[in-house]
Amino acid sequence: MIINVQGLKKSYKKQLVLKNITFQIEEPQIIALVGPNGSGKTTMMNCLMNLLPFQEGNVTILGKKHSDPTLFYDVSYLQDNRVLYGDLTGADHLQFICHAQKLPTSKAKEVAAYVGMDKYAKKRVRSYSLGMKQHLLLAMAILNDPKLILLDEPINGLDPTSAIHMRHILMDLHAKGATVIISSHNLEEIDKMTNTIYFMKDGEILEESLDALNIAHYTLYVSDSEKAQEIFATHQLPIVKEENHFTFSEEALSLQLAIDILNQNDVQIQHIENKKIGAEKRYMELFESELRR
Ligand SMILES: Nc1ncnc2c1ncn2[C@@H]1O[C@H](COP(=O)(O)OP(=O)(O)OP(=O)(O)O)[C@@H](O)[C@H]1O
Repeated sequence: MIINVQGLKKSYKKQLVLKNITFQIEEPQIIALVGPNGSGKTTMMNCLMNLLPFQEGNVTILGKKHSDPTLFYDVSYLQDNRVLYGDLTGADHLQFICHAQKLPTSKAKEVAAYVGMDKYAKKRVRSYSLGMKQHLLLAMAILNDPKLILLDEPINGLDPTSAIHMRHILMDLHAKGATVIISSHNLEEIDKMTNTIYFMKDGEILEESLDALNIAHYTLYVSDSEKAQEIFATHQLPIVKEENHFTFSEEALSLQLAIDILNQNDVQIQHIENKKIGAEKRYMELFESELRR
């Protein structure tokens, strides 16, 4: 078991901000935490990482109690850049972690180059841009080849090239067996990284939406859309007509049945697109009331 969270409750004074969070992660995965501002993502990660106390619940990580100090060698947490020291260089930060993690100092150079920050590693952090700081934080977090890495909004401030590079680095870590938990508001990047999204709202995980996001949504382009519409209506098929094409989800109707009915009625299919629902659409469905406010 990689993470086991049971009945986690956390309050700040009288405000309950995590309400009975329970989940397990058994296999290495990439999991995204997605939710509106203030929904509790950072608080939950801080509780898991033993940076914040909580009132109720149990958290075990890699089979150990979450407060076990030996987890330091196998778990990394990328927080915001306030943890950096402006007067030190990027290389100083990496050397410091190499020392604490008992890693050879050569690892610092290797990881700086891998992350793409070797050109400015010798500069003081106070001169770094937001994106450069994010690169350094990422390098610090992956230095120990963690089995579990948590990242709180790591894509903030990254240019598109750097965001793509970060995605590849995280997917690479996962391919080598690590579990990645990433909070982000960048749903396009999240979609490219994973289908496993924990949507959070008001301190609760609403949905672990692996299945919902995996449902295929088809778009059909046909030779004669008027005739196709009549056929679909006659057969009472749950297909929606939109301008010059038709859409339906595999949940509502099998693609094969739609193809067979069109073939039987001599309507040619010109093109079929298959798209997953995607994080943004699911987010809009789940948080529609917020968006309307
Ligand atoms: N130190 C604190 N003292 C009191 N309340 C806090 C504190 N930190 C966070 N909160 C409250 O806890 C709730 C959850 O905040 P949290 O920062 O975990 O949300 P988040 O989902 O990470 O938000 P964002 O997307 O804006 O980063 C919010 O209502 C917030 O006001």
